[in-house]
Amino acid sequence: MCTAATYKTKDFYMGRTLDYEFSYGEQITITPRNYEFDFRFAGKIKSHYALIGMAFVAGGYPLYYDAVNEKGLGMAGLNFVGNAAYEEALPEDETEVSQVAQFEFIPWILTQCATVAEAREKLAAMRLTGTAFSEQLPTAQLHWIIADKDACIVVESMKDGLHVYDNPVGVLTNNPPFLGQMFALNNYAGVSRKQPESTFAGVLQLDAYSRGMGGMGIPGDLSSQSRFVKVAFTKLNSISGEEEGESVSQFFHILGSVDQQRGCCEVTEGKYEITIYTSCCNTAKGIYYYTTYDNHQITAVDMHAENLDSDQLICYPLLSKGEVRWQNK
Ligand SMILES: C[C@H](CCC(=O)NCCS(=O)(=O)O)[C@H]1CC[C@H]2[C@@H]3[C@H](O)C[C@@H]4C[C@H](O)CC[C@]4(C)[C@H]3C[C@H](O)[C@]12C
Repeated sequence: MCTAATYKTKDFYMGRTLDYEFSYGEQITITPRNYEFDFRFAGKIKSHYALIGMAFVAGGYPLYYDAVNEKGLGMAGLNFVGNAAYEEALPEDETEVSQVAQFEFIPWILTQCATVAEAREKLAAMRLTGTAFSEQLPTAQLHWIIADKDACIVVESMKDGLHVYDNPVGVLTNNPPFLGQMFALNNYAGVSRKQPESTFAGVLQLDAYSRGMGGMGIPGDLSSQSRFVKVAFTKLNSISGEEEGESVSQFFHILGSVDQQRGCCEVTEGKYEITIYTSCCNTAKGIYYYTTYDNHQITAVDMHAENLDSDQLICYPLLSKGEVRWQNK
């Protein structure tokens, strides 16, 4: 399971949890402006916006899971198993729109678009194909969240075509399809950050015996629908200071509300899904913050500390070993 969220204070933040039972060996990866993208069908792009995000680099190619570009547009891919369906690639002379393989989708949008509005234009003239990166890395079944400081959308490629939805909540998990995730919020219309009134029945005066009872009914299990509701409630009620440290700290608390602990979700005999990493990107400053399952210290990589005019990928392996800061020895 995975969860993505956006958050706005003085700057705009976007991030995700990557929940899975194994890691591909992903790294924080910066793609500078002159790294040449050779798209399977859409030709080459030699000069483009720079990106920072999490990617598995295979044969020198950045297979991004989530990223933001230097203009402040961000995007993340989350599992959409059983619902994702892509187009068959057509011969070039049989289509007038750009064909983009699903593994190229993040770089296709983020190298060329500065805003969600521009991304929408690209989406209107695009076919998303199920072309696999390689035999060893077959097609991933995903849907995507795309956001900038002013707008957020979800893109779902399904049997009945490519859907683009406004996302007023700025949260995405896995299944069901996004409209189903949104609809489920109706079931929680009565929850609140405030203590509940006793409205059960006029004859009873019920006692709000604990703090936090306004949120009673919000699910706490790890299913994707439940995580959607939990993170939507947490994010939309979040209050923090505007400064960088306060904003980043609050963001990790928002996604921490759906953190997956080893042992609670068995996917096959003896294999457990865990939150492998949690990310938070300041989209204005191009800083990628992350924690890992065993390293709760927030680590950061700043794209602007690199030579963004280079043509070579820049990778930082995840610092995944946690350290205890002793105070008395
Ligand atoms: C498994 C990851 C999603 C995690 C997730 O959503 N888990 C939820 C599980 S469930 O639904 O609730 O069951 C996805 C997110 C991004 C994916 C990767 C990226 O799309 C980049 C490439 C794409 C290639 O086609 C396959 C390898 C790959 C390297 C993908 C492997 C895997 O599918 C990743 C890592």
